[in-house]
Amino acid sequence: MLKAERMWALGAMSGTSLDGVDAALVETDGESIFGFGDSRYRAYTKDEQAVLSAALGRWPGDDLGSAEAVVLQAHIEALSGMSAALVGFHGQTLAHDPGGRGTHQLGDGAALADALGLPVVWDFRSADVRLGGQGAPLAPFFHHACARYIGADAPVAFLNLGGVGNLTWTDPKVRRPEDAGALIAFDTGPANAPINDFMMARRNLPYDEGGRLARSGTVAEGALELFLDEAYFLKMPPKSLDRDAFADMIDLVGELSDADAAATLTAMSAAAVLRGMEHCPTPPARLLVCGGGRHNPVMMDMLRAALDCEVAPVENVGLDGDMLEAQAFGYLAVRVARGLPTSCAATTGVRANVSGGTLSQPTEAG
Ligand SMILES: Nc1ncnc2c1ncn2[C@@H]1O[C@H](COP(=O)(O)OP(=O)(O)OP(=O)(O)O)[C@@H](O)[C@H]1O
Ligand SMILES: CC(=O)N[C@H]1[C@@H]2OC[C@@H](O2)[C@@H](O)[C@@H]1O[C@H](C)C(=O)O
Repeated sequence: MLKAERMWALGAMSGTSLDGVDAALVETDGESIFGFGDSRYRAYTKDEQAVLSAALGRWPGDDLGSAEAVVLQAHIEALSGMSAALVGFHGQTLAHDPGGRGTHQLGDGAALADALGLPVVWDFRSADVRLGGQGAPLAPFFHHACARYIGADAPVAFLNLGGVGNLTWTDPKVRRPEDAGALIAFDTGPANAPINDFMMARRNLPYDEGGRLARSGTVAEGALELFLDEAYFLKMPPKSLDRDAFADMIDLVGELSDADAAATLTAMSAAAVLRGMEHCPTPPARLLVCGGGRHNPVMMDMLRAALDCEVAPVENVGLDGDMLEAQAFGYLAVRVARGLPTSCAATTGVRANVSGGTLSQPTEAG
């Protein structure tokens, strides 16, 4: 087990939107954050995206085509030459069904350790699911450290607007993330994934750049209400989602014009967050937003219009909203190497605190 000393850890995240690999350095002892270093982004090519997309929904043992090789090669290219003591490798989520078949993050950490000549922590989510947890979200322990790093002295909330949205409420005055009252976290609902899928289907575009199409449309209130009737929004946290859990919400906007449909899907994602905010134990001073959705001014405006607290991109407090998840897995890797928990009942519903992840050392032959 690693001693409590500060080191540079390199985290790598390949998110649900399948756009590429984010890699970022964080200096940490697994408890405090001391600073952030270089970051890189390695985009997937169109062909690679097609391979990964075809593998979505598949489980270990299924035919994955060349998806595993694509994930490994992209990570080798993203991480090579970045200097670190330890790597945190999330992999690519292909399927997530914590109450059923489990959770599947594609990527061979042992092969990555050999290729990089560095120790790699990987398979962060399975142990949590085996102990009855959701296996997600896992960034909350890092969000708690971020709240302390930015010097917050009152509860704050972090919102990640990726393919799926996830919300963390955290009280930085509670010293350890696993202690009572430190955290509440869960997936809010769909965020960008349905908007992207819709844009691809109707306009052959990957996303609604700047929310421009949504801005020109009108929200269909009836469709929005039907969406909010989904049982997921009544469930108490912890709770988590598969990327495609809400894939058929596109049917709710099927009869609308492109602009009205984009406006309505954007409003649905924002409304899911607003429902989620009702679970905060106390109103947070600020909602700090990371992930690609913070670049969508229509979604941000919808949140600002409905919330009493300040809604700001994490850049306003000196963090990097494109790299927060990659940094999170670097931070979590150090916790795993030190045997510290990475999730608890308040973040995933797990029965006992879990240090989730496998540590692979590079072999000499690698
Ligand atoms: N300028 C922009 N305007 C509108 N939307 C944007 C913009 N930039 C990014 N996005 C949205 O953000 C998405 C990417 O977000 P992000 O990289 O946070 O997702 P991810 O990390 O793959 O997802 P997850 O956190 O669910 O794993 C894009 O697919 C797009 O929908
Ligand atoms: C199973 C899985 O990969 N979930 C992702 C996904 O993307 C956002 C949301 O759904 C969150 O639950 C999680 O990622 C972040 C990094 C997390 O674990 O905190």
